[in-house]
Amino acid sequence: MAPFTIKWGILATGGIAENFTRDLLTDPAARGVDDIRHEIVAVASSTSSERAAAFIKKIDGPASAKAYGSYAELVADTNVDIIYVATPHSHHFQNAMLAIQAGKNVLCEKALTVTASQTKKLVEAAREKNVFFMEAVWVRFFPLSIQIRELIKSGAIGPVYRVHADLSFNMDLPNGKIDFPDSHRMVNPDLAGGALLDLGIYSLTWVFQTLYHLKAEEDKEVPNVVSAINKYDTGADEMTSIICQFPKNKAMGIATTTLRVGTDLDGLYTGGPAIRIQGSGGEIQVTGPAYRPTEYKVIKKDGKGHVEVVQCPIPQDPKRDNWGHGMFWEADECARCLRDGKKQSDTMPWSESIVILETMDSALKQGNVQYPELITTDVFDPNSPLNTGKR
Ligand SMILES: NC(=O)C1=CN([C@@H]2O[C@H](COP(=O)(O)OP(=O)(O)OC[C@H]3O[C@@H](n4cnc5c(N)ncnc54)[C@H](OP(=O)(O)O)[C@@H]3O)[C@@H](O)[C@H]2O)C=CC1
Ligand SMILES: O=C1OC[C@@H](O)[C@H](O)[C@H]1O
Repeated sequence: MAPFTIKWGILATGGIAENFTRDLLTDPAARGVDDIRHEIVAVASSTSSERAAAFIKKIDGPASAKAYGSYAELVADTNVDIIYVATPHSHHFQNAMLAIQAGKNVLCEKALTVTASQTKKLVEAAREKNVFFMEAVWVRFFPLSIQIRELIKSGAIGPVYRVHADLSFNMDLPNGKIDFPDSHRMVNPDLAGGALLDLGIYSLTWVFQTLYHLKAEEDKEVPNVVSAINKYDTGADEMTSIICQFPKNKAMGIATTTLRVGTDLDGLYTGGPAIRIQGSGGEIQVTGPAYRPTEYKVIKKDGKGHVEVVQCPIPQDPKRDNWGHGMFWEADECARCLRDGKKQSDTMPWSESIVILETMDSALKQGNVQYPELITTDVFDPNSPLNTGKR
C-alpha cells in the first residue's frame, strides 16, 4: 500500500523550525518507517516572504514549497494539512489558535502555552473545529521512551515510587549574569523566558510519563505541587525545583532545572544520570540530556549488581548528509493520527498537557514569576502583534 502523505506548513523560521524540517525531509526508511511520509508544502515567516524563501533554500527543501510573509497566509493555504508552530512560547497560544480557527491541524512546540488556561482554550477550540492538536514534546516519541514505559508497565523494576529528573544548562558568567542577552527568548519575560518553560518542561515530562501517564484512568492523580524558584534579573526563573506529590500512589516526582549549572559537569553525560526512575524492584537511569537521550541503564534489585546498558541511537539519513535529530518520531505520530482520524495522540493526550501546564502554573505562582498580559491572555486576537509579527 502507498504510504499516507501528510502535507506540512511551517509557521516561523528559527532554530527549531530548521531542525524539525530537516527531520521531515529525511527518508522514513532510514528509521524503518514505510507507512507514512512527510511533505513540506509551505513555510511562513512573520518577518518577510524573502526570509521564508531563504529558509526553504537553507534546509534544501522542495522548490515547490510556498514562501509566505505572514502567518495568516499560511493558515489559509488549502494545500496544508497540518501546521507546525515554531515561534517562542509567548506566541504559541495566539499562533496555534490562528491555525485551529482556520480549520488546520496543529503540532505546537513546547512549552505548549504560557498558562494552563490558554491550553484549555486551545483544546476546546480543537474539539469544536474537529482538528488534531498536539504538544510537540518530542522525547515522548523516542523508541527509548517507549521502551522505558514498556519496561515500567511490565513490572521490570516493580512499582515506581520516585522519579528524579533534571534538565539544566551551565550558562553562568563570572559577573553573575547568565550567558544569554536579556532580550533572548531564554530569559526574556516578554517571550515567556525562563528555565521552567524552556527546560523544566522536559524534567516534568519524565515525571509525568512515568508517574502519571502509565496509570489506569482511575489511578491517575493530579499532583500536589511544591516549588522553589530563584529569579533572574529579568524576572524570569533561573532555577526552579518542583516536587510533584502523588499521595494515593505513594509517589513523588522531583523535577529540577537551572541555567546556572549543567545536568552533567562536562556536558558529555559521563557523570550521573539525568533521570532516575526508582521502583521497589530496581531502577532505570537515563543518560542525559532529558530532551534527547540515547542511552539508559536498568539496574535490578537482585543482589547481583548487574547493570544492563541499552543504547538507542538516533537514526541518520545518508541521503541527507547523515541528518537525524529525532523530531521525526513525533511527526510520524501526527501523520498516523491524521491517517486514522484521531484528534489527539494517546502518547501526548490533551488532558496530560493540561495537567502539566497546571503544574507549571502553580510552580510559577509559588515563585511569583509573572508574565505580561499580552502573552498570558486567553482571549484570541487574530490581529495580535504575536500573530502579525508587528513587533
Ligand atoms: N523541541 C526542541 O528541541 C526545541 C524546542 N524549542 C521551542 O521552539 C520554540 C522556538 O524556539 P527557537 O526556534 O529556538 O527560537 P528562535 O528564536 O530561533 O526562532 C523563533 C522564530 O519565531 C518567529 N518569531 C515571531 N515573533 C518573534 C519574536 N517576537 N521574537 C523572536 N522570534 C519571533 C521568528 O520567525 P519568523 O521571523 O520567520 O516569523 C523566529 O525565527 C520555543 O517555544 C522553544 O521552546 C526550541 C529549541 C529546541
Ligand atoms: O527544547 C529545547 O531543547 C533543547 C534546548 O537547547 C532548547 O533550549 C530547548 O528549547
